[in-house]
Amino acid sequence: MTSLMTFMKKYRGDAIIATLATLVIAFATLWQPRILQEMITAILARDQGTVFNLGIQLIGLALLGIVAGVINTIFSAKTAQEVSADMREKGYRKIQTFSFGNIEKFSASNLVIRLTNDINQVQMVIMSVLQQITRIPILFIGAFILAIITMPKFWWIIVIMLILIVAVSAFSFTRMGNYFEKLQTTLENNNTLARENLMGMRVVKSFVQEQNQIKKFSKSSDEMTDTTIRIGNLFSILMPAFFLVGDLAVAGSILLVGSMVTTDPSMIAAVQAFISYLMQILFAVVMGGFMMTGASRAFVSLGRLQEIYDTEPELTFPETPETDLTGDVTFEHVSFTYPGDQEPVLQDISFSVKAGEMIGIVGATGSGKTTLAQLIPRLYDPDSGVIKVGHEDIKQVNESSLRKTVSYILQRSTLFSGTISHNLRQGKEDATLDDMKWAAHVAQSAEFIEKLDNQYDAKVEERSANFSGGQKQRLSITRGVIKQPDILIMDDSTSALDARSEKLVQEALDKELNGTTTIIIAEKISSIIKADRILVLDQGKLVGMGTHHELVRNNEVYQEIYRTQKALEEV
Ligand SMILES: Nc1ncnc2c1ncn2[C@@H]1O[C@H](COP(=O)(O)OP(=O)(O)OP(=O)(O)O)[C@@H](O)[C@H]1O
Repeated sequence: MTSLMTFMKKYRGDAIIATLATLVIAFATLWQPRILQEMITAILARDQGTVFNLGIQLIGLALLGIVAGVINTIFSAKTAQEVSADMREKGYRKIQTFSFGNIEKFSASNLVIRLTNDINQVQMVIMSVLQQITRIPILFIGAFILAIITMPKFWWIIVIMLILIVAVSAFSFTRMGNYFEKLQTTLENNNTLARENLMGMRVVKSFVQEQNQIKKFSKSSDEMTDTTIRIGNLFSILMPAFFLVGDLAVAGSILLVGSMVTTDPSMIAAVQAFISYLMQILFAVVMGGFMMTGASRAFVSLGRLQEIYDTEPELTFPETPETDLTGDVTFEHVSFTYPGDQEPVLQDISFSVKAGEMIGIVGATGSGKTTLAQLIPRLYDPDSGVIKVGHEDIKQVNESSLRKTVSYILQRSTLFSGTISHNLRQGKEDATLDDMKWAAHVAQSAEFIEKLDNQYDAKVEERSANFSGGQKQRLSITRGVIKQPDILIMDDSTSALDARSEKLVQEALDKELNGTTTIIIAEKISSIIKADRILVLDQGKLVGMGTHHELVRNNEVYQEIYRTQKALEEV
């Protein structure tokens, strides 16, 4: 709640205008039955002049209500939109500071839902609160007082009506709140399933998983339908129940007043005003109930957003001055466990790499190669030990110095929708066309980029669907080399390239990025056979280090990998 108030503060002017407009609406609504009552009395007394005057007042009041309504809607909508845009932006900014660990804890799709659906909930409630917040209590209290002033003897009709309405509301709105909560959960489920299915469509189709996916989605969708129907059913009972209570009160009043009208005709005017006030009381209670239900949903959403705002990034960089780092890398007794896991993935790793060396990393699947590589650009911090880049502890270096020095080309190439140049400029913000051409030449992507209609301005579609696996990898390498980093980490990033292209990339890297330390994680020994040194990982431990020839002679794990791969090649 405090956080909502903080967001609202900036737009208090708009919120105050919206609230003042609701005061005018409440006044216009409350005053209308009063004028009508006086009009009916004047009609009964055949006082044409007063009838005309009151008629003008009635029209004026209606116009005032309309103008206030328009002003209120404009300013409520504006405030709600502005506040939710700020909330979304703050959430987005915060997520940008998150470490991998933070994001894994929430999960990506959960964060998307928080930034979209939850913010929509809050937006809707801000809008309805600004439209109703002052109107409801004023209408309720005002109509209550005016009804009693109009027909003091019938106060007990109002009390009975209120007891009945509160009973119906308490029953329905608590149930509705539960259903809305359930709806939110099923909606999240549905979104996750749809997202997973669409993103993994190729897998779904190639493993003929369509029916299974449909079954899974239908189950979740049926649950959502069921909850929505229950909410609908509740609504279909709720509204008539409210009207029944209102009609009973109206019928009761007319019945009781009927005998009085013959002796005092002005009672007709009074009873119509009394009935209008009863309706206004009914309206205020019903709207209040709806607002509370919406507010309780929004509070849950607000809490979920607050969790994002309150999450401290697990990993922060010091605000130290820019440092020029060299390509030397040192690991000193480094151990690492993934957040939430018990077993360490890397254990007591120590090695040193000199600037300009080419280092290969091999090991079985799951031996910790990617994990080790991710520690160099500080995507995670180790549990213990020290990692140095350019002889500096990376925990003491600011983010931009480290990012400038290290380029990490991921195992799975991720490109962003936009253009090729837009993607390459993520590697170097001020890259010129010549820089792009140079990098594309190194990464062997120039040959296909320059055949495209718009070349470096060619479109990259969502999830880079318009490029082949090998092209995506080459574009990722282009983005990685464009800033001419001192350390280039290639995490199995040539796996989709044919042997010839892979060789050409390596030769170009060797020639064009001569002083750069290159760390290549490879499944195939052939990819790193020429490395100055190869690190051999086995179940998170560094079990060997040396050239290919040394390791083939004296390292059992390496020999095993080499033998298996050779045998496969011969087959
Ligand atoms: N984000 C993560 N959270 C928890 N555990 C993880 C995470 N990423 C990897 N692991 C675990 O850490 C271990 C090492 O994984 P890593 O990806 O570093 O291995 P790898 O040698 O690169 O494997 P591959 O050759 O298959 O890419 C594996 O057991 C894996 O299950």
